[in-house]
Amino acid sequence: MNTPLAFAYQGLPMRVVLGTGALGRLADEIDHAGLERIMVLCSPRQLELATMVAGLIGPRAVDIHPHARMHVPAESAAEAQRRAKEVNADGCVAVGGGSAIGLGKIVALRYGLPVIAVPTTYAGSEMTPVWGLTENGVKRTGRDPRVLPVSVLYDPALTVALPTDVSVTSGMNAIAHAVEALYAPDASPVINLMAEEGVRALAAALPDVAADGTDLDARARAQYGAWLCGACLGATTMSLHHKLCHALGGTLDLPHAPTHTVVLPHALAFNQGAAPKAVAALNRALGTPADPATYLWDLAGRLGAPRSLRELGMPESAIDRIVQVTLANPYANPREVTAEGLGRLLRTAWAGQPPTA
Ligand SMILES: NC(=O)c1ccc[n+]([C@@H]2O[C@H](COP(=O)([O-])OP(=O)(O)OC[C@H]3O[C@@H](n4cnc5c(N)ncnc54)[C@H](O)[C@@H]3O)[C@@H](O)[C@H]2O)c1
Ligand SMILES: O=C(O)CCC(=O)CC(=O)O
Repeated sequence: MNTPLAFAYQGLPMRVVLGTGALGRLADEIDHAGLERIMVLCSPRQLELATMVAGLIGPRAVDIHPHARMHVPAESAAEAQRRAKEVNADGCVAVGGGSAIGLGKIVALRYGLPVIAVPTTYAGSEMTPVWGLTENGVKRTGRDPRVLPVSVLYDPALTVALPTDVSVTSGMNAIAHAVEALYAPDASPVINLMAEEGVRALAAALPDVAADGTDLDARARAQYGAWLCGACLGATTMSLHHKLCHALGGTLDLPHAPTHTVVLPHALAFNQGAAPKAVAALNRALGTPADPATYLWDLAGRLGAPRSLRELGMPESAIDRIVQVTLANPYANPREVTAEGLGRLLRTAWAGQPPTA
C-alpha cells in the first residue's frame, strides 16, 4: 500500500541573478540591500577576482579580506570578525567557493552583517542557512536564517578559470545535496522536483564543462544545477553522506569536494534499498535503468575525479576513528547505520572499490 501524501514545507527567501554578465548587477544588489560599507571576502587565490569585484563596488568597498580557508577554522572566523569591526563594515560580498561564503556566514552570525554571494564553485553554500565552524579538529554546523545570503549572483564567466578537477568534484558535492534531499525525513514534493532537476542539470553539464571549461552555456547549466541542489540542502536535513564527509573533513582535514565525490556513490549504495522513491527520481534524472550509485561512481571515473579516500591522503588506520566520530551524533538516515556497516562502507571507499549495498 502506498503511504498517503503528507509533508511540511518552509520556503526560504531566494534572490538569484544567473547568467553571463550577472556580476554587472552587483551595485544594484548592494543598493537593494541598503549597504554602504562592504568588506569583500575571498580565499587567498581569488584575491585578483576579489580586487576586480571591489573595483566594481567602488568607494563602498572598504576592505578586501583574502583569508578564507576551508571548513572555516575558528581563528580565521575570529580574525574576519575583528577586521569587519575595525573597518566598520555593514555588509560583506563573499566571492569564491564555499570557503569564502562560509566565512561570510560566520561574520553574519556573530556580527549581524548581511552577505551578498558571488559563487564561483558549485558547492551551494550560498543557498543555505547552514553555517560551519571548525575548532580543535571538530567541525560543528548549525542553521540560522541570518546567514542566508540576501542576494546571489551566478555569473558563468567567473567560473571559466575554475580548474576541471575542482569543477567536477564541486559538481559532485552539489549532486550529493540533492541525493540526500530526496531521502531526507523532511523532503517534500517541491524539494523533490528541485533535487531531480538539479541532478539532471549537473550530471549533463559536468562532462561538457570537463571537455571545455570555457563553454559558458555548460558553465551556466552547471550553476543552475548547483543553485537547485544547494537550495535542496538548505531546505532539508542532512543524512549519512554529509555527516560522514563532515567527520572526514573535520577530523582528518580531507578536502571537502573530493571527499564528497569519493563518498557519494558508497553512501547512496548503502541507502538505495531503503529509499526506492529517491532511486526512481535519480534514475529519471540520470537516465539510468536501476543503479544511480554505480552511475555516479562511473561518472566520477570518466571525468577523472578521485574515487578512493586513500588517494585523498586518509590513512587506513583512521577508519575506526571515523566510524566512532560519525556514530557519536545520531542523525536521520533511511537505513540504520551500524559500526559494522559503516566500517564496510569506509573500507570500500578507502580502497576505491565499486560501491556495494
Ligand atoms: N554551509 C553550507 O551550506 C555549505 C555547503 C557546501 C559547502 N560548504 C563548505 O564550503 C567549503 C567547500 O567549498 P568549495 O568546495 O567551494 O571550496 P573552496 O571555496 O575552498 O574552493 C575550492 C578551490 O577552488 C578555488 N577556486 C574557487 N573559485 C575559483 C575560480 N573562479 N577560479 C579558480 N579557482 C577557484 C579555490 O581557491 C579553492 O582552491 C567547505 O568548508 C564546506 O564545508 C558549506
Ligand atoms: O557538507 C556539505 O557539503 C554541506 C554542509 C556543510 O559543509 C556545512 C558547512 O561546513 O558549512
